[in-house]
Amino acid sequence: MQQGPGADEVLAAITAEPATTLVAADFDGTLSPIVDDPERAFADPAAVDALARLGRVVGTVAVITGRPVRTAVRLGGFAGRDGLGSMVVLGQYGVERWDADGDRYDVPPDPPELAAVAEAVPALLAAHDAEGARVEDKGRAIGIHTRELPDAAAAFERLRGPVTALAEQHGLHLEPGKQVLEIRLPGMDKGHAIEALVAERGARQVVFAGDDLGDLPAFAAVRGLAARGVRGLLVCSGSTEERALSDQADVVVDGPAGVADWLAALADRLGA
Ligand SMILES: O=P(O)(O)OC[C@H]1O[C@H](O[C@H]2O[C@H](CO)[C@@H](O)[C@H](O)[C@H]2O)[C@H](O)[C@@H](O)[C@@H]1O
Repeated sequence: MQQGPGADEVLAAITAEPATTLVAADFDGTLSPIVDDPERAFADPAAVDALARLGRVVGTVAVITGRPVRTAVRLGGFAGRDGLGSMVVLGQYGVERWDADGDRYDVPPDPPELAAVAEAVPALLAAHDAEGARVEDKGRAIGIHTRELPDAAAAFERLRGPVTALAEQHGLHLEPGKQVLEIRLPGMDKGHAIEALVAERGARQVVFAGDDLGDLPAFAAVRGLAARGVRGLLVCSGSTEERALSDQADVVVDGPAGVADWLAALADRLGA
C-alpha cells in the first residue's frame, strides 16, 4: 500500500466524525475482481464484510457503478445484509438507484436511442474481425467487451474508432474501460452522482475507491468538494491494466483484495 501526505488528516476527521462520512466505492475492479464474463463477477466477501462493519458507524455506505443497479445489487449480495441497512447503490453512472432502506429501486425506462445501436453492432464487429466480442446489453448502454478475444488489446484499439463513430452518429457517449467500449447516453457521470449524494447526506468527509477511467469524474468531483469544506480521500484499486488513477489517489492498494484490507483497517480504526 502507498499512502500520500494528505490522507492522515482526512482519516483523523473521519475518526472524529464518522456519522458525517460517506464511504463510496466502484464495483468492478474495486470491490469485485475482474473476470472474463461480467455475469460471473462477484463482490469480494471480505470487502462486503468491511462495508457492513462500516455501515454500522459511518453516515452512508454507497456503491457507484456503470452496472445496471439491479445487477450490482445482485452480484454484490447487498440486499438484506446486516450493517448495510442504509446503503445506497447508484447504477448506470448514477441514473439508477437502490436504497437498502425499504429495498427501493428507482430505475427510469430504457431510452429508445440504444435500439438502433444494438442493431448496428453485429455488422460493426464483423467488419473489424471481432465477431467473438462479448456484447453486454444494459438497457441504457451497450458494452462491447474484447477481453475474451485472442488479442484483446489489439481488438480494443481496432474497435475504438468505429465504436466511437457509431456512438456519435446517434448522439451518444463513448465510455472506455478495461477491455470494454461502452456506448451510453451523455449527461450523467460518477462525478455528478457522488456530488449529489454528498449534498443529500450532508457528508463532510468522503472516501471514494475506484480503478478505471469511468471513476475519474468521481475523483475530480471529490477533489472539487474541498472548496466547499468537504474533505476527500481517494483510494485507487491498482492494477497493471489501468494506471490513470494512481497518480491522483491518496492511497494506492493492490486490487480488490487491497481495497478490502483497506476498508477493514478503516473499520478497525473506527471501532466498528
Ligand atoms: O463502474 P464499474 O463498477 O467499474 O463498472 C464498469 C464496467 O465493469 C464491467 O466490466 C469490467 O468488469 C468485467 C467483469 O470483471 C470484465 O469482464 C470487463 O472486462 C471489465 O471491463 C461491466 O461489465 C460493465 O458493464 C461496466 O460498465
